[in-house]
Amino acid sequence: MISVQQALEQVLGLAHPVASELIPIAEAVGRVLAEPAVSRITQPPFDASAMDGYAVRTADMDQPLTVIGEAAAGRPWNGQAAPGTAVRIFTGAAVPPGYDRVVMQEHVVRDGNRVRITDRSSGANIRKAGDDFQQSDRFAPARRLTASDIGLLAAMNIPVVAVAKRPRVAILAGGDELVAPGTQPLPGQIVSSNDLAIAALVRDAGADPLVLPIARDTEESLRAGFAAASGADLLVTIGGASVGDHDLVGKVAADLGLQRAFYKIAMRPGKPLMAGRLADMPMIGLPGNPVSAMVCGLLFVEPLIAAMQGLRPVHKLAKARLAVEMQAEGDRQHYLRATLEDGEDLPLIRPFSSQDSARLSLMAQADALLVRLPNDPPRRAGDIVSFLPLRG
Ligand SMILES: Nc1nc2c(c(=O)[nH]1)N[C@H]1C(S)=C(S)[C@@H](COP(=O)(O)OP(=O)(O)OC[C@H]3O[C@@H](n4cnc5c(N)ncnc54)[C@H](O)[C@@H]3O)O[C@H]1N2
Ligand code: MOO
Ligand SMILES: [Mg+2]
Repeated sequence: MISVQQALEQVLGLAHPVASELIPIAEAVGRVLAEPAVSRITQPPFDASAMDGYAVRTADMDQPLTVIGEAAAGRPWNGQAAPGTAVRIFTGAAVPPGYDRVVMQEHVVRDGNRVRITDRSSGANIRKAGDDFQQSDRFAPARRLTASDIGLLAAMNIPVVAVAKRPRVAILAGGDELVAPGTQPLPGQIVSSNDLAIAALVRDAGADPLVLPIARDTEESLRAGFAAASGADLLVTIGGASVGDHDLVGKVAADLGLQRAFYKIAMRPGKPLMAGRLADMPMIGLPGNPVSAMVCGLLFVEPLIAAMQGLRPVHKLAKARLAVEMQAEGDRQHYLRATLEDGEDLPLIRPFSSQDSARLSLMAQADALLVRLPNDPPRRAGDIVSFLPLRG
């Protein structure tokens, strides 16, 4: 069995980049720039006041000053600076040439059109032209665009950006026991949850899910499902990945020409994960246990979607202190569902006492996946461990 890290590298190796498209920045949050954005303007475009107060000359600060004009945001003052004068100014206004400081209004006493400075302690309070960014500056974050990024693109006067297209991800869940949510299950049946959970994960990752009808546990039904996925950028199957007589995903994929990258990894949950390429289309076969499917979705499907959009994703781990003691690990890397609490220096992490890979309610309650390496020795409460956060 290969390691989680080797499996991630192989999965990322399946990615080929999707095409790009032009979209308005109002729709671009969560998308990945396909080419650097180039600022059309300099920001601030002029020396701007950072305070409401008076524009003055530093040389004049010891004497009473005569207020000779007013500058507000969007309403510049076009007069001339002169010794012994000040200009009433507001935050965001252009500082008239000749003045080199803005004194905030709390630091002056005003009497008619005269002001006297009572406190010289604050700085110049001027934002220099170009302090933030310059025309032609390039912006190319190697991640999905955030709300701040959208603000920056707007400030750069870039209304439309080239982004990677949303990958189209076909999702094929299979199982004779499965019925759609909203259906009354008959004896022996259960409601299918994995397909919708993985569709939500896919959408969250910046791709468009195509949820195919649930396949039956027959080769014929699975083949029809695989055929319906053709044209997608990625196929994710769920279930039927193990070794039982009715676990047929691997066989059908092989018959259809899957170039398999791997099957089975040293991971818990998620051992029967498979990945490969069907003609040009990457395929990931997730195990059917609902928690296994989610954990493998987070660890492999999400990064693959990021890679298809041109990113180089990694599993971003954080540190916490164990709230409880733990036994030695087996030979698979273990991702334990856990909650986080405030701690003194680091957060405290508390794994659930049940780690059954069928218990979706615990997966939904978990704040984090506590990561333990294969053959990790016993751990004591207070030991520092790694975790993968589950929520932003
Ligand atoms: N002899 C062995 N048996 C199993 C092994 C093994 O190594 N040797 N591995 C176990 C592990 S680990 C996992 S994980 C599962 C993987 O099973 P499959 O991928 O074959 O999945 P299924 O058998 O189809 O289903 C497993 C379980 O999950 C439920 N399920 C499936 N699909 C859905 C869905 N869309 N929504 C909700 N629940 C779903 C299904 O009803 C089963 O209960 O294999 C172990 N066995
Ligand atoms: O890997 Mo299975 O995913 O342990 O339940
Ligand atoms: Mg099975």
